[in-house]
Amino acid sequence: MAILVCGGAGYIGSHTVARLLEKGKEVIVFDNLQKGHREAVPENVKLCVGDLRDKDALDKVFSENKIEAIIDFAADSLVGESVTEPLKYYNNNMYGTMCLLEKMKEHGIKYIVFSSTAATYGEPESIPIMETDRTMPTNPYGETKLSVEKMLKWSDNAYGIKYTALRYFNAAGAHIDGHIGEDHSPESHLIPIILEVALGKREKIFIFGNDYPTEDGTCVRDYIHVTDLADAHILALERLQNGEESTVFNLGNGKGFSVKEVIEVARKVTGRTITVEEAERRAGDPAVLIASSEKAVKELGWKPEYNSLERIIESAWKWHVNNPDGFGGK
Ligand SMILES: NC(=O)c1ccc[n+]([C@@H]2O[C@H](COP(=O)([O-])OP(=O)(O)OC[C@H]3O[C@@H](n4cnc5c(N)ncnc54)[C@H](O)[C@@H]3O)[C@@H](O)[C@H]2O)c1
Ligand SMILES: O=c1ccn([C@@H]2O[C@H](COP(=O)(O)OP(=O)(O)O[C@H]3O[C@H](CO)[C@H](O)[C@H](O)[C@H]3O)[C@@H](O)[C@H]2O)c(=O)[nH]1
Repeated sequence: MAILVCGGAGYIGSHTVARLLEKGKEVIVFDNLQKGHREAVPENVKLCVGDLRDKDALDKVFSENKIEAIIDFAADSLVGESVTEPLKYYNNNMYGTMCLLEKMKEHGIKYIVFSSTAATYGEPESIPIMETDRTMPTNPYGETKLSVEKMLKWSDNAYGIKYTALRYFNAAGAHIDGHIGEDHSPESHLIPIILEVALGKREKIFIFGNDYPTEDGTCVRDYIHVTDLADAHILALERLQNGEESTVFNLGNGKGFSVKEVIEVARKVTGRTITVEEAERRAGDPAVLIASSEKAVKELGWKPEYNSLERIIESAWKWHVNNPDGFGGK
């Protein structure tokens, strides 16, 4: 029996595939390669190139393979783009997951671990953010992820499909051996952009906003290592397969770092000059997002291993130095 990893050629998906293989699990990847990389999928893993919205493609995967469970990373996930192209997000994130659930139901697949996001909360009511806090997304990306969480809830109610929605905060870092890492085009995330400046691939990093109500005026985020995220997926799946109920978990480190602090740590780790320019705020950025992951620690037995920002940036730096062109467009 295999675990089907949808979006397994992408950033967090490929790190989860690596972790599943390290634990001896059988894995199949389903990805349309719109953002993912063939090269990020190990040669000994079957890659089915297909789109979640293509029900025939899903039928084929489910009838040709014995699938015990799904881990679903496949989505569009650029907050800014979701504001200018909301229907693209409704189409891929909601309709795509709807097709997947429909086919899970038809093929009798009972378990799904789903990538949700801190963006489901919107502006937080209080810090750290708990799973029981208000969810009021401020962009279509967060809205579609929250809608999928509701779709999952009702699908469990009607069809007995058990789910765990994992609300990640800021995924960062790379596999500790440096063979896979983050390669998004265009890149929008803070740490890889800073490291591209350190590598000389970009002239400078723009700091979006210096007048937030934080200690140094820049936004504070909770950075969590991608391998720690990967481990949480495996624990979440095991928990469901042990008969526990569907639920939602936050995944973060519980510590916040400002944009300026992240740049400082990157300067220390890389030993390179990192030129900055202070710029306007980016629309829709909350000042502070920090997770309470107490529930995941308690109920999943999750223990983030790479919980210092230095280690997270060191791992990302190793990947960037070894692979300055990422997967080289593959
Ligand atoms: N990166 C973060 O900090 C972060 C934070 C919170 C939540 N998330 C969520 O985690 C998931 C993974 O994020 P990521 O950074 O690895 O993104 P990514 O873009 O690197 O990976 C997504 C993968 O899904 C594939 N895909 C997209 N739509 C598809 C479709 N319709 N059919 C088949 N494959 C499809 C892409 O080709 C890609 O390989 C996403 O759902 C994202 O919303 C990410
Ligand atoms: O060039 C840059 C890029 C980012 N930032 C700042 O750095 C912080 C982190 O930005 P990222 O784009 O790296 O991450 P976000 O916090 O915006 O987004 C993350 O969290 C979101 C939830 O809030 C979504 O889940 C999204 O997928 C995930 O990447 C933000 O304050 C942003 O304004 C800059 O100053 N300059």
